[in-house]
Amino acid sequence: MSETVAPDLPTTAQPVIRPVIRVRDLVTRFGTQTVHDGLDLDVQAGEVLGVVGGSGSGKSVLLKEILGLIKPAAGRIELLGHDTADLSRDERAALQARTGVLFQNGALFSSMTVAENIMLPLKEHTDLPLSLIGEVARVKIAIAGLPPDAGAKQPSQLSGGMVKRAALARALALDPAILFLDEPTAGLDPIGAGAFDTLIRDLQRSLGLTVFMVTHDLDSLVTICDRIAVLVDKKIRVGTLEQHLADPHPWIHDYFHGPRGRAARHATD
Ligand SMILES: Nc1ncnc2c1ncn2[C@@H]1O[C@H](COP(=O)(O)OP(=O)(O)OP(=O)(O)O)[C@@H](O)[C@H]1O
Repeated sequence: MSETVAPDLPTTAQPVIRPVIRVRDLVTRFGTQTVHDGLDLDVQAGEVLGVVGGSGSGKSVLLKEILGLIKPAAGRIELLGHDTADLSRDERAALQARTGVLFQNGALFSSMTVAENIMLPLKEHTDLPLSLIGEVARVKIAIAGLPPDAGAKQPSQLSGGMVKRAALARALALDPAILFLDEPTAGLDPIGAGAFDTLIRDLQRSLGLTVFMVTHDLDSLVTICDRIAVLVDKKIRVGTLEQHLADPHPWIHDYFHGPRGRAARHATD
């Protein structure tokens, strides 16, 4: 029996794929200073988005607003389909558990061991028995590329690169859907930064993460980002590296065509 396709039959509606982060008409003000003015952004599930812009252009503030840590003056931010302005305490906590954050300085608790730092979000957000929480921490330490004995150490006993990995392990503790990184390779030497980039890319692929990464590191942008969001003129322009290379906006042109931009592109040729 041959199968026929009936083009006149009503077709099942295509599922609408909503972005995991959706920002509309965002306005951010501190006193008389306007940082964002009518900013729009969509981040799709499973992509690595690099966020760049001049110093003070509002990259970190945008990240904090998406996480609900700073309230914008106007506009709408949806995170994983939820309007972040409109959440109960429980909904906010549930959403928090689906996002992992790696702040610039690592932000580990210095009085706790690495393992205790990683166990903290698991204790706060799950009812897992302590033995299992310890086991999860051990797994996260391993996937962040740290040796098993790192778990028993205090953050002060680790190198800068290891602190970043420990903070990454903590950010991944609850198996988040979205990983937010604020300048993850800042302060690392080029080899350490390259290794960290590779780790992020590998984890993103194997865990199916969406990654929102604020960075100044052109190598990271070129090697691991699917798209790049540039904060200019209080708004965002999103595109691929090729699209930004063709953008005549002066800041974007200077950034991607400057010596560091050229070096980063050639390094990956
Ligand atoms: N809590 C705050 N109160 C007042 N002003 C703030 C606050 N947080 C940030 N700002 C201001 O908002 C602007 C954007 O800050 P933000 O930290 O987002 O910049 P950035 O793009 O991340 O810069 P950099 O690349 O230098 O880290 C800056 O002018 C900063 O001084």
